[in-house]
Amino acid sequence: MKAAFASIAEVMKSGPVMPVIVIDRLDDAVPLARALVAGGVRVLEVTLRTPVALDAIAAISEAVPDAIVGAGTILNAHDLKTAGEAGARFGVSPGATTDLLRAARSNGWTFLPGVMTPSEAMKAVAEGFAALKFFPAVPAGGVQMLKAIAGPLPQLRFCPTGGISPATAPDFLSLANVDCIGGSWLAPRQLVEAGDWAAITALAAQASQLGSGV
Ligand SMILES: O=C[C@H](O)COP(=O)(O)O
Ligand SMILES: CC(=O)C(=O)O
Repeated sequence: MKAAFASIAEVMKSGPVMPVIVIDRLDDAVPLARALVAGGVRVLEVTLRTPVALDAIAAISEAVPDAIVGAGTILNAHDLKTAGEAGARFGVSPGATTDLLRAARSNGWTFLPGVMTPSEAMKAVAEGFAALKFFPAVPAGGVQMLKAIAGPLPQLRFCPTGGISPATAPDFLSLANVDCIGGSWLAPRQLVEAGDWAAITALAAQASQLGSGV
């Protein structure tokens, strides 16, 4: 197992957009990762939603040393274990159970748990997690919800994900409690299927400039 990435704060500050990646064909994993890294996006969330996801994480870890590859769609302690064995350096979940939070903590994971409500956020804080994914961000209230949460819970840091586009990304990135956002638009299935790595590099390059005022 590779060492976990230093901290979730460091993962979240590595770039404005964390791509949420679904890999259907193992052969796409390495060229896709290289295309994203070439565009300046180093932190990659490979979701455990397809049969090849773990092998994809292993292949990227091995062949693309500049990528910081993590596993998304972690649902339980078993997912954490297999993702770690594949080489994932951090984990992301769409929601959180107490068992999952405790497993992540007791195994020293660099982990970004998903929450959608203040109560879920308070439970995550009680288990030692103050950096959280806000998922699904737009259906759950988007920018207005994040602003409202900042009142009573100003210590929380968020990576909103779900329903964000390049057009709405700056609104999220300008919030004081947001360190990065997540999105699948950097690795659209259609471009991956077509092997259009240049187009993916261009999307990554645009995304890596978001929030910089360029
Ligand atoms: O499952 C969805 C991912 O979290 C990303 O959402 P998105 O496709 O709206 O960017
Ligand atoms: C929602 C998300 O990013 C995940 O599946 O972990």
